[in-house]
Amino acid sequence: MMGRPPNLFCFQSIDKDLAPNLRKYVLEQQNEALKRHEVFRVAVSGGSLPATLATALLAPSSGAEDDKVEFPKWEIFYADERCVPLDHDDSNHKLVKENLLDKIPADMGQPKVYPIDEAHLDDVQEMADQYEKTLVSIFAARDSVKLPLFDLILLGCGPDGHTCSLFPDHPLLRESDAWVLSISDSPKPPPKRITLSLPVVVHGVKIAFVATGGGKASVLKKIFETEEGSKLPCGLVNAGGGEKVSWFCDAPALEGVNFPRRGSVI
Ligand SMILES: O=C(O)[C@H](O)[C@@H](O)[C@H](O)[C@H](O)COP(=O)(O)O
Repeated sequence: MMGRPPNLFCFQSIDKDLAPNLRKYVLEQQNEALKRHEVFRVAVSGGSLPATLATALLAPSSGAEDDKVEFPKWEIFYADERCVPLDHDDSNHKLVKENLLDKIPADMGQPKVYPIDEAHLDDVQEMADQYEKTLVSIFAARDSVKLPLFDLILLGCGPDGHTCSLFPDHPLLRESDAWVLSISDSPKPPPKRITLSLPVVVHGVKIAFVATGGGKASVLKKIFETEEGSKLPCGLVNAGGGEKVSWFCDAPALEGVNFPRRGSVI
């Protein structure tokens, strides 16, 4: 692994300590981003992440200045999305909407959200191109940038070591030019999806994984302890992102994993 290794956090329970630590971490990134450019640009995945994120962000504030979720200054993008209508049960946007957006109290205001354009549902490559155009119009508005710089990218880890819709051994892992890629043969259903490319993910200012439950233990052992695991998509993010990467895991997910843990964020 090049540079400093990723930060691995192990918590006993999602509600009692993982979510409060995730909140602290996300708000640190929010506050830094707002100092830099008055907006907080976050990319989120699907799976179990939106529910854990909602537990973290919808908890009552301590009242401290640095513990305020400034939703109106957030811009939310999708790290990956399934090519289905936005109200379909497979949609990551629907998941984020139901778990988080719909539950934000009115007085906190809403983030600006960038879902996929349903007009391109029958052409997955066009869907990816259009999502990339949206990113170009936002991130390259003033300067021409080679890659979009998300302030934070929030990811999950599949039991096979996939992240976003970047799957092990898939040719998309070698894609180095496009920001947004299309996939029509995703091993995890549904098959048609779009995803940020690996270079965009590792370019993020900060990158965080949330991986919980005993079903993750064997892949996490592989990712953190073996050469083979370092080539899985999650391992490639660790290698490319180094110390910018943090893993928020619970004890069952890290059962038997020998890798130095960091103390809590709080
Ligand atoms: O849309 C998707 O399928 C996801 O973005 C995917 O990359 C997910 O994050 C992982 O499969 C982990 O999912 P769990 O958190 O549910 O294990």
